[in-house]
Amino acid sequence: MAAPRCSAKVQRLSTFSGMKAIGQQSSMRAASPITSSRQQVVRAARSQLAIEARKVAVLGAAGGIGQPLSLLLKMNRMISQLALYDIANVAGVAADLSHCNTNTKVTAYTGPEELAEALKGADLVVIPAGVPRKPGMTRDDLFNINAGIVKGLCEAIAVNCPDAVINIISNPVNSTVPICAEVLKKAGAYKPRKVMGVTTLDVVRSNTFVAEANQLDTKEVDVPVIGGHAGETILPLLSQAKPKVEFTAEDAAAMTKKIQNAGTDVVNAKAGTGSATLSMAYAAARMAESVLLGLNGEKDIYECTYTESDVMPGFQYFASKVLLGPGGIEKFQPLPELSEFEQQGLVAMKELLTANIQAGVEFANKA
Ligand SMILES: NC(=O)c1ccc[n+]([C@@H]2O[C@H](COP(=O)([O-])OP(=O)(O)OC[C@H]3O[C@@H](n4cnc5c(N)ncnc54)[C@H](O)[C@@H]3O)[C@@H](O)[C@H]2O)c1
Ligand SMILES: O=C(O)C[C@H](O)C(=O)O
Repeated sequence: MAAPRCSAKVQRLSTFSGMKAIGQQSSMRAASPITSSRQQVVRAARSQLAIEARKVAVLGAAGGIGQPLSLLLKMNRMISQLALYDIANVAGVAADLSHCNTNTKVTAYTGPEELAEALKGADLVVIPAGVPRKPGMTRDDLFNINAGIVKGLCEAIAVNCPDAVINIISNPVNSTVPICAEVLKKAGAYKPRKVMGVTTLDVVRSNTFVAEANQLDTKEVDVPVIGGHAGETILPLLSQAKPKVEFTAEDAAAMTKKIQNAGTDVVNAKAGTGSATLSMAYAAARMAESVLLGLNGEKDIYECTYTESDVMPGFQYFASKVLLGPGGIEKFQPLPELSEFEQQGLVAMKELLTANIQAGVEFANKA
């Protein structure tokens, strides 16, 4: 007879516990040079029975990112309600997802008239709504459509869940995060430490590439990414990788280019059908988990995020490593000492990042 699937030993945890049964150890991880304190924290948090009930809203839930992201969030035991909102096709996604036997309740909302209900009571709002790139386009080419979408959604957030943490995925992130912040400011609802950009690069991509290039036996590498999320505004700090990895100057330049172009490589490989969806969903689910752990009071939860910041004088919005906690961002880590190559990268990004920020601020504030 098959073993009952719900026995304590086979009880499934959420996405980033490595899909292991409670208490099981990964011998690979135990032997790895990095003992990920984050993994330990996550596992500890999961094993507690008293997990605070949290509502998470996904805006753009029926899209290429929205669907796999919603599936990953449905597997997160910290989420009691998952509110899926889209302008189309969301009822089917919610019906499908609701058949997965986890305790997270899935609800569906379609069209502007149902947006308020989707948002009310949300602790975290994740926004992947908007159009993706096609080959030959820059992220800035999406501004004309996506700026208006993000603005409208954030106006509704200001009214219906002004205390929620907001994770913005919609491109161009360098401008959509300032748009969100400025819209909330205008509405008198801005919580500076709760508006965060989320990107594939910051959370997963750079780690994977650096691990592969150095043939590490783990992908749990920590490579902080600072600056922004387009072209040369993306600056991976290879000098800060943990575990430490050595790059020649030539290899560091090549790896930096590879990381900066990674989104474009996916867009080209998808040949007109969209941009990264699965790795982005994974990155956003991990970020959501980190945010919720922080809200629930877990210690030592760090992520890189693009947000309003004074970490780097001269840039009002900037990506860097932050400590998450009950108030959203609890603390900004000061920038570490950069290599000469990285210092040049900071200078090189100035013009583009400044223009992207300005475009977002102006768009949000025009009548
Ligand atoms: N931050 C990152 O690292 C990163 C990574 C990948 C993609 N993206 C961006 O994420 C966005 C979404 O990508 P995708 O592949 O999921 O696109 P998609 O076209 O597959 O899905 C977008 C979804 O948004 C919905 N939508 C459009 N307008 C809306 C509105 N006003 N309210 C609610 N929903 C609305 C659409 O109906 C659709 O279901 C794009 O802008 C893309 O560039 C960002
Ligand atoms: O490249 C894109 O357009 C999507 C996203 O920003 C990414 O980095 O994958």
